[in-house]
Amino acid sequence: MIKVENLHKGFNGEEILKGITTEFHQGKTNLIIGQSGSGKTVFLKCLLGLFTPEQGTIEYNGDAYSTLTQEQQRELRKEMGMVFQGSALFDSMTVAENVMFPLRMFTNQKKKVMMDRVDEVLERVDLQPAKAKYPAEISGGMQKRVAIARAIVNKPKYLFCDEPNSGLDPRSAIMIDNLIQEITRENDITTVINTHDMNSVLEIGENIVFLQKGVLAWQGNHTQIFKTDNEAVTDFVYSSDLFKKVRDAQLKGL
Ligand SMILES: Nc1ncnc2c1ncn2[C@@H]1O[C@H](COP(=O)(O)OP(=O)(O)OP(=O)(O)O)[C@@H](O)[C@H]1O
Repeated sequence: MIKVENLHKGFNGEEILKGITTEFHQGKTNLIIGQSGSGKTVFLKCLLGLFTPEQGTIEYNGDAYSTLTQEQQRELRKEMGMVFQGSALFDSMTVAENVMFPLRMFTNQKKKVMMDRVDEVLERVDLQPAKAKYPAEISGGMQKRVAIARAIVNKPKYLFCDEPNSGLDPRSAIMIDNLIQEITRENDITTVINTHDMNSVLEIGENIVFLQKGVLAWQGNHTQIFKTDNEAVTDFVYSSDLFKKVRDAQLKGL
């Protein structure tokens, strides 16, 4: 679980995150949504320890980041997996080499142990047959699955995903969502996903944090989001045709 208390972060005198207090649950897909520029990426980077907040605390399973020694912070970072927007694979490495990268960087395991673990996660994301291919030789959806395999190869307790669906067709996007949710549940990971995708909100929105201009304006799940009369949320979600259709169907009792 990640607990955030009164988080403030700004740049050059401009406050971007204005006192966010929230919790992200273990074994659940936690989503951060909001208009472009509302501070989602800045928030995610604070959670990753890439930005230092001016005020407030972030606790990871009870440990406040700011109270940890540098060594403990390094250890905590090893427990974090990240799926970057656009996958961010190394073009000159094969699928297997990409997935092995965090093990080579962060562990002293023997080659055979690392290869076995790579095989295990490639099996999990259904990519064994592509292990010797290069990123340019596989589809965008497969590249995302490589990125997920790489993010989980070191058995993280926390998984952060920045727009994991961007650039995918709707069918592949749903497959990626489902894969992230399954892996989150199987391994009891605290997963935080930054997304614009309303389909993801519907499918895997177990705990949704809605940011508006750096303020947490609403929090709930994918059922509650249809029932809220919070104007900021309704303005945002009903600009999506998908949400309008689901709401209309609900009103008609379909
Ligand atoms: N390193 C930085 N230095 C200065 N300002 C920054 C920095 N990073 C982000 N910002 C500012 O913080 C604000 C929020 O940006 P952020 O990228 O978090 O928005 P977002 O909600 O993720 O938007 P989008 O959905 O378009 O990705 C923007 O005004 C942005 O210019």
